[in-house]
Amino acid sequence: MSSQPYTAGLHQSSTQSHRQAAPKRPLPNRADEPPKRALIGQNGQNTPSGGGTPNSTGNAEVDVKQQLLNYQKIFDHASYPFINDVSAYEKLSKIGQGTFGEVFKARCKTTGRMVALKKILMENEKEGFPITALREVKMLEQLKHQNITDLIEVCSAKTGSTSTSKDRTTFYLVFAFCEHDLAGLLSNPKVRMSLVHIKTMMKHLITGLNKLHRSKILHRDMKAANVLISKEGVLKLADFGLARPFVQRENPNHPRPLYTNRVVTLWYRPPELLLGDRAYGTKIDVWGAGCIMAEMWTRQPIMQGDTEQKQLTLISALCGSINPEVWPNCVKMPLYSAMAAEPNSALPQGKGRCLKLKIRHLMKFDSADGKPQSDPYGKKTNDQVPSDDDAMNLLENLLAIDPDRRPTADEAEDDIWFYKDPVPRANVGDLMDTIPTSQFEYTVGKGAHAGRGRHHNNPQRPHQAPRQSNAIPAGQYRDTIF
Ligand SMILES: Nc1ncnc2c1ncn2[C@@H]1O[C@H](COP(=O)(O)OP(=O)(O)OP(=O)(O)O)[C@@H](O)[C@H]1O
Repeated sequence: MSSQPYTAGLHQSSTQSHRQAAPKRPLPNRADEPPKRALIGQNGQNTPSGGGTPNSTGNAEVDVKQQLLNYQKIFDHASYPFINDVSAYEKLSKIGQGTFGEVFKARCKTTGRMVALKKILMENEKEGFPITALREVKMLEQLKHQNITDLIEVCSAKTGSTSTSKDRTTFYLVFAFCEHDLAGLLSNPKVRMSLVHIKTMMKHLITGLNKLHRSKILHRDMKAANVLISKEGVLKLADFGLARPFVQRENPNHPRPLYTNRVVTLWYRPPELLLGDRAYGTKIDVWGAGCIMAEMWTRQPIMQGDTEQKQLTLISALCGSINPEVWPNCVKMPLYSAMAAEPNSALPQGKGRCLKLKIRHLMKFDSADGKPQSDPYGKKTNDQVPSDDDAMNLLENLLAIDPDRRPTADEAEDDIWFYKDPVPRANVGDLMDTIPTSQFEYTVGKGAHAGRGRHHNNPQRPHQAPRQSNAIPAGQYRDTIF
């Protein structure tokens, strides 16, 4: 692979500035307003106590708690005239159990439109609307794009009083319903994809990612399970629960802001995160896009490690040894030196890059006719490596060990592969027509996304209780995402 930064394709770098809207002025901290936490995100403050400035009386902690309780009362009894009641939708079935709460398939009672209702888990109810959900809403509002999940509105519902619980407001995010998710589609042997399907879906994926990055947002949980496909065959990036805005440094000499490093589902996690980088950027999502691209052929995640060390070993086995020769800045990674020095290092040396060859081995074949299930080239036999050099070049670049050598989403969107025959289509509607039922119905119970890289080292969802099976073992590194 080239030692130069990525330059392939018909790239015309976008220098357009896509600034985020200026943050709104924080609302004054008045007693007749909902808790500051519920309004948070407007000033970037997020203290564990939910905001509020300690006074000089020495009872600061008590004051803050009392203030929060007062706010909570207002919050609970407030009416929300500008948001619909969830009763506007008829719940049809439960289709998912996200980390943040349940997801239902529902129908709008007036328009008949199908939607996904994602219930916001009010874990720390006293602290108001969860900051993470609020952040997700704010980002999705900015991200109106055909390749990004469409947030229609936020709805509320009052949960009834019982002897044990008070009247509470529950919130739902209402999304346009998508019939399928890519992980479910790929795991269904009946779904046979041609090269143009793969190329079209990759084009959509990268276009959505480019929109995200131009909007100065990192996704941080790229994986096939977070890629939805509408029944019209349009792919949508979904699950912004771990996403966050990032700051582009104007001056390269300024220190890069540090983010939490426990993001991205393990199987899709790039080497820089595994080596402890906290000053990462958009290229972490580009690595995820590369893993997803390979999966289009292999029909299963390509590197299924169960620990961070194992994941690094698998990356080395597929993409070659991790060292300063292929990635000069790897020595700056917080964990590199210690890991490289270990006797049975997770960074084995002397491994060549054999991505192309291994992808061939990982390709699934139908026992009946010996053709790959995805049948991307129509006439392949088990002995043939993918003959599409352009596809393989893009894949090689997306999965470059050195993040600086990975293309940006903007560059990848303009890659030469997308201009060669068969060119991507507007959608993969014809593929969707071959699938009789919704993928969610097909996988319901098993969970369309169950078990795909989430068993261990689940990315951290701050301020939320991870599901039992995904819990981060006590004592492991934790920090907070801002
Ligand atoms: N627009 C949609 N259309 C159909 N189903 C959806 C939609 N959005 C979400 N879902 C379903 O709900 C599940 C959970 O949603 P989402 O991934 O956004 O929540 P999460 O709490 O972040 O979940 P996870 O823990 O799986 O990452 C998805 O895996 C999917 O099955």
